[in-house]
Amino acid sequence: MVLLAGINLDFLKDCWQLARGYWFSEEKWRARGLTAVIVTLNLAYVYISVLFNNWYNRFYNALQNFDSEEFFSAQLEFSVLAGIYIIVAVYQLYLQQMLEINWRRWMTQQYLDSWLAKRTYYRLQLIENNTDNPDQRISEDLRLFTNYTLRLSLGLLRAMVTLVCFIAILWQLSGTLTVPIGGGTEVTIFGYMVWVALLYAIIGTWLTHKIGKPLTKLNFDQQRYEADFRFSLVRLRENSESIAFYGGEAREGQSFMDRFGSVLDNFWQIMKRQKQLTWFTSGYAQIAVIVPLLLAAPRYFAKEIQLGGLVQTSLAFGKVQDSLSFFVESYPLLAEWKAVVDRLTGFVGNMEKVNASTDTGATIHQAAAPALMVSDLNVDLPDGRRLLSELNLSLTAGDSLLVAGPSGSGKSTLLRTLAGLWPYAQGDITVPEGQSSLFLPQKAYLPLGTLREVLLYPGPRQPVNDEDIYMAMSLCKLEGLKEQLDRVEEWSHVLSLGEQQRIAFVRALIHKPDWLFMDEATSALDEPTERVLYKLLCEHLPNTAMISVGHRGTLNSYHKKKLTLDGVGRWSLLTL
Ligand SMILES: Nc1ncnc2c1ncn2[C@@H]1O[C@H](COP(=O)(O)OP(=O)(O)OP(=O)(O)O)[C@@H](O)[C@H]1O
Repeated sequence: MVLLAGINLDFLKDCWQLARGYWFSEEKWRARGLTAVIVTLNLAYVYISVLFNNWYNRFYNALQNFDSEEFFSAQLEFSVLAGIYIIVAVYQLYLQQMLEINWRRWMTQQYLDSWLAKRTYYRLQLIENNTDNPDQRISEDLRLFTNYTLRLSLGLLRAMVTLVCFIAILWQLSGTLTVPIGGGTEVTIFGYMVWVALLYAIIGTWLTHKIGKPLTKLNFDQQRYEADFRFSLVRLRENSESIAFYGGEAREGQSFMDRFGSVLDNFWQIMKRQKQLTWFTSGYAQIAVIVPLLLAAPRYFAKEIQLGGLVQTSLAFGKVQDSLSFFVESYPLLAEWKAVVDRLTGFVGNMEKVNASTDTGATIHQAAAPALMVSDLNVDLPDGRRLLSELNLSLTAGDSLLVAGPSGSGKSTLLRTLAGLWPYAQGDITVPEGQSSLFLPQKAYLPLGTLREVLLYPGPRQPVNDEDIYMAMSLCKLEGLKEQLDRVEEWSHVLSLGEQQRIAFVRALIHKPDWLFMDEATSALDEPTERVLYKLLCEHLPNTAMISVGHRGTLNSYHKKKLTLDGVGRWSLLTL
């Protein structure tokens, strides 16, 4: 059953599934207490609106009767009401925002934990229909989800309660309307203003919906076009050097203007549609001022109600209509809320799928053995094709193995499997207990921060003093950077590829891992520098076992063993 903007029961279930955790978490009493206070403040807000509505009656009657005493007493009542209203308005918003940020903090923490746990962030990319932009789900969608859910649910509560209260008021104020229907018969309509208000609001909201509906899609498209335009600008910044070498400015400029053209075209359509909507809504709002006055006027001139009653009726009519309009005004928000909930549900579903997957990779045991033992290891591609069959291998401290083979034969995938990252593998891997490992890829990951943080990433086993860092930098021919240890930079943009690879060797010298995995870790270096770095590893890390992947023939002389893969399952192991 579709209720509005694609909102149906399944959707509400998904939404509850995403939302409920916080209200049943370790923070549940705080969350529930705050929610109760906010709901109470919302109800108080409606109650004060009712009191204000009554106040208008009293005030205008005092004016009509030239009753100065009543006039001043009404002023006093107004001051008290206004004071309470201000306090309620301030705290209702403040506490709602407090609940929103607490809830978002809790959800963000949960999502980050699940995303980082069991390397889900990595395994997510390997499954089909993988989640696009998990970063956006965690930063943007969680913010929107908490915000929209609170805004819409509290808005709905307030609109419903306001509607009920003011319908009751209008009912009392309306009196009856007697309409002659010919032949001397008359029909008496009780609470006729209520029916007019409902009819007026329903017709108005339906027309607003008809005229404004295309705006939802147009606004959605606008965001997409703006994001595309921004993305193309970011790509120029990220690839500025290559584009400058190619002299690709004209081509880039054309692509910017194409994308910006879509932004402009869509904005014109929004403007046109907005203009039609404004014609309608402003006319509708003006008529809404007169309609209740016109309808109540006969009773006023017949002296059945006083001026206060007339004003009160008109205001109550406005409130009924406002609260009914809530549903249509929330229409675009509902559509966005649905999109956010769908995206988050998809993201959570994919994380659960990854965790429940039976493709868990090779079994890795820790044992009190002196060697890394690989037994009957099969490595496959996600589509089931076999890369490596029945590999058996043993490596001890100080050993060094070079993995070779044509491009695409599965060398990097073997390293992933040994590190426990690749889920499409079967077999046993035994690693010596309590030993550490470090992975040096072709392009080392350089986190944002100071050069010191970059060098020590992801954190050394022992505290490291500056002398040791300087020493490792000098050995890796990076002494030129010693003065910049505390400088914050985007280091992956500043340093050359060869320098970045030497940074990875500094890490290896500082961390002194028991196992060092290197995937083309010297590909950007000249051969003499490569020789220096491998010599350093032999001299300074004599007990570290090395497994390297590389194409260069020069690598043979730095390793004791060579494993060659053919990419369709076969392999051979040689002693060099
Ligand atoms: N995430 C993935 N999804 C699907 N296929 C993948 C994935 N990662 C790697 N592959 C495929 O696995 C095969 C082996 O890739 P791998 O990176 O291990 O090769 P390689 O021998 O290291 O190649 P190169 O020498 O070019 O670096 C390739 O055909 C590659 O396309």
